[in-house]
Amino acid sequence: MQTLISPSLLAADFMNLKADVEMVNKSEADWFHLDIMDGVFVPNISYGLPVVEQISKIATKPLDVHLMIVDPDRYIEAFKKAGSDLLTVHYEACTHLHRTVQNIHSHGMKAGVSLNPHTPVSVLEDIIQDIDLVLLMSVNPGFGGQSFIENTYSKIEKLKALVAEKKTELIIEIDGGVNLETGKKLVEAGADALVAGSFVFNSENPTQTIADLKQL
Ligand SMILES: O=C(CO)[C@H](O)[C@H](O)COP(=O)(O)O
Ligand SMILES: [Co+2]
Repeated sequence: MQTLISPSLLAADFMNLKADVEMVNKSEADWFHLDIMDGVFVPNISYGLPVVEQISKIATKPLDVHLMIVDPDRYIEAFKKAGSDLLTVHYEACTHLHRTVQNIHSHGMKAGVSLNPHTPVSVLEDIIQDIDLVLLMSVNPGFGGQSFIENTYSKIEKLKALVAEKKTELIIEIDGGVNLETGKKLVEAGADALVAGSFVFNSENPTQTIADLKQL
């Protein structure tokens, strides 16, 4: 399977968001990665439901929504209505993660679970058969443009071993500090999907940068 590429609009030009959404539409990207931050779970506030809703009106690819918010159950229905296709919540933000995953599925969305860099993949042992995607954070969540944390490669290997042991299938997505160099090693380690924000939107030619990532 070719690597799935999910450009993060956190690094887009918010004064020209429509143009950046159209660029991603025309590119080889597979999804739109939308980072929702509440200023509580992470020390930053990004954008919210009205922006997601507007993006969904012109996006021609699935919306991969990454919720960095506490108690995400309160907003599952709202993100479905705003156009989310895949909703990822943080393990660290959910008291009743299994219920949250059921809630996401009952709203007709794919369910992802994200782990902070310090959270071991072993915490997924009893949820892994119920989810569609694991999002491994390769930076501490909250900001774009941070340096990649190297232990992510070994976490992918541990996650793949857990997936095999549980005889299940899911997408392994990596988020933070992805560029051609880290991306190549991530794919070699077993990543299925790569999120890239600043590497794409700060490049001279974002469409070509997405195509280069797609070749990995
Ligand atoms: O979830 C995120 C931050 O919390 C972003 O998706 C991630 O940081 C992407 O940005 P970059 O590619 O610039 O590291
Ligand atoms: Co993200």
